[in-house]
Amino acid sequence: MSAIPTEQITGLILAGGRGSRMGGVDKGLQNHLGLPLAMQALLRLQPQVGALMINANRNLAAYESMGVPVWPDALADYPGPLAGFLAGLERCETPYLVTVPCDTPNFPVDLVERLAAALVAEDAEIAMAATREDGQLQVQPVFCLMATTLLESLVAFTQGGQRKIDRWTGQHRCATVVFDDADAFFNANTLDELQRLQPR
Ligand SMILES: Nc1nc2c(ncn2[C@@H]2O[C@H](COP(=O)(O)OP(=O)(O)OP(=O)(O)O)[C@@H](O)[C@H]2O)c(=O)[nH]1
Ligand SMILES: [Mg+2]
Repeated sequence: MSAIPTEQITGLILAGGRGSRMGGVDKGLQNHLGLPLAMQALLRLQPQVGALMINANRNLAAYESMGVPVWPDALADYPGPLAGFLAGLERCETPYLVTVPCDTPNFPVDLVERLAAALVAEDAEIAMAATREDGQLQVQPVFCLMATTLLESLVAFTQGGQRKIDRWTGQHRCATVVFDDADAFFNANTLDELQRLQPR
């Protein structure tokens, strides 16, 4: 049994970025193995959670066709992934929200289970993924499980004009889960990186 029942966790696909390193395209709609990246992320997250949502800021109809609720940022001007966290927390109807970005199609299939175990074991409010690169711990802050009660805190933080994820998570009890397979977190920020994800 998982530490937190699956039905208490809502999964949020973060697809609200500018995609500037990919030439400004809507990254979540880029094709990967025959499906849009955001759809690949939805399918991978679906067995790990009880409900799903997408955060996107462009081409909302295309995202809506994926069959789950779509919420744009309430904050203007693409202030970064925390705006997506905020949109998700505002709409989340379960005690926990977990986020994954749309550009990392091979993320672990036990992501949520392991984040939930750490959150409970460490009595934390947030559990975040990390990898090790050249012996250095590399946090993967957009892979984040959080208690929905943090909404008020994030509203206050973003209203103060703050944007940095680690500045916000640093205000809370935060567990870090190290995943050995760093390749699973390879994300396509450029067209070249998206190409590298395709099988040869
Ligand atoms: N809601 C929302 N999500 C964002 C924003 N900026 C980035 N993200 C998301 O955060 C995740 C990680 O961001 P990046 O990989 O830097 O993606 P990006 O912003 O689309 O791409 P770049 O413009 O090239 O940095 C992705 O899932 C993005 O969709 C934003 O302003 N609002
Ligand atoms: Mg990225």
